[in-house]
Amino acid sequence: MSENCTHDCGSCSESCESRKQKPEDFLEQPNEASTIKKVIGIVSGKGGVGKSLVTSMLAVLLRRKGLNTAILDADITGPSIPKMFGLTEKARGTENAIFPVYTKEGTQVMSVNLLLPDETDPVVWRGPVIAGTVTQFWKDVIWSDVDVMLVDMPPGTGDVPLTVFQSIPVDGIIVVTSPQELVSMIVGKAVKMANMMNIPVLGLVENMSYLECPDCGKKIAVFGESHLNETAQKFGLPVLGRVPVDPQIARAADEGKIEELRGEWLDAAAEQVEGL
Ligand SMILES: Nc1ncnc2c1ncn2[C@@H]1O[C@H](COP(=O)(O)OP(=O)(O)OP(=O)(O)O)[C@@H](O)[C@H]1O
Repeated sequence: MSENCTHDCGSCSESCESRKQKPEDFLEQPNEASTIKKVIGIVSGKGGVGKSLVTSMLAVLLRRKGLNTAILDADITGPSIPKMFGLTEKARGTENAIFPVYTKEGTQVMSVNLLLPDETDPVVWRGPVIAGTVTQFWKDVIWSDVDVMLVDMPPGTGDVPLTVFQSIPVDGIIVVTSPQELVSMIVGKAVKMANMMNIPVLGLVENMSYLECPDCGKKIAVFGESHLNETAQKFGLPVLGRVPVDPQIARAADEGKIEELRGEWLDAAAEQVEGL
């Protein structure tokens, strides 16, 4: 340890014993009034692949299985979970705690959009403030009797998702991709990040996988042929679902009626999470 150690490793480059911390050393405790049995992170290589949609649809399926579900919307700069569930009321709180908002079917949700006076207000915060907000959602929100919490992670594998992974004890992650992506590279990055944190990758979900012709049922690869199977094989991971491009899905998400949507696309993902 340096003679002038201030115990702030962020401002020091010494390679000393106290720097050699394990990922679990950074974990934050949830609120003492919370009970959370399992935490699953939903990640993507970049924004715009429909990670929030997959998170919402998976929560709905798990809820239908009778589990107490929650969504922590950690995508602070692009929070779309409240809109998909049609949540308009603001989260309430006391001096010491914040309460999640319940969806119609009983999933608990916390998102920055449930706290902002106007949901169109942009969040122009720097990385550490964003990461701090996510940690607060974990520490200051009272989550009641949750069987499975899904964390809609900030996109990418940068500073913010890394801090979130370090602060919240994630039991497994699901990687969402789309056929336009350089899927192998993106999955590779997510797998490496998960390995660094000792978190298992449960599998892959492809969104906007195909379009089904309403007349003949033929599946059209609108965004090109998928490389999901090769990638899954390369990393030894299961494919947990393929979600088509479907106007019904877009309508349900955009009108806040995601809980009314029926489909079997993510059943394998729900089973995997339930069995964890
Ligand atoms: N498979 C799909 N079929 C139809 N519309 C879709 C599909 N996936 C996403 N969309 C549309 O895209 C919108 C945005 O989805 P979502 O919020 O999940 O993605 P995003 O925020 O762009 O990406 P991410 O959450 O990965 O950063 C949805 O409200 C919906 O209208």
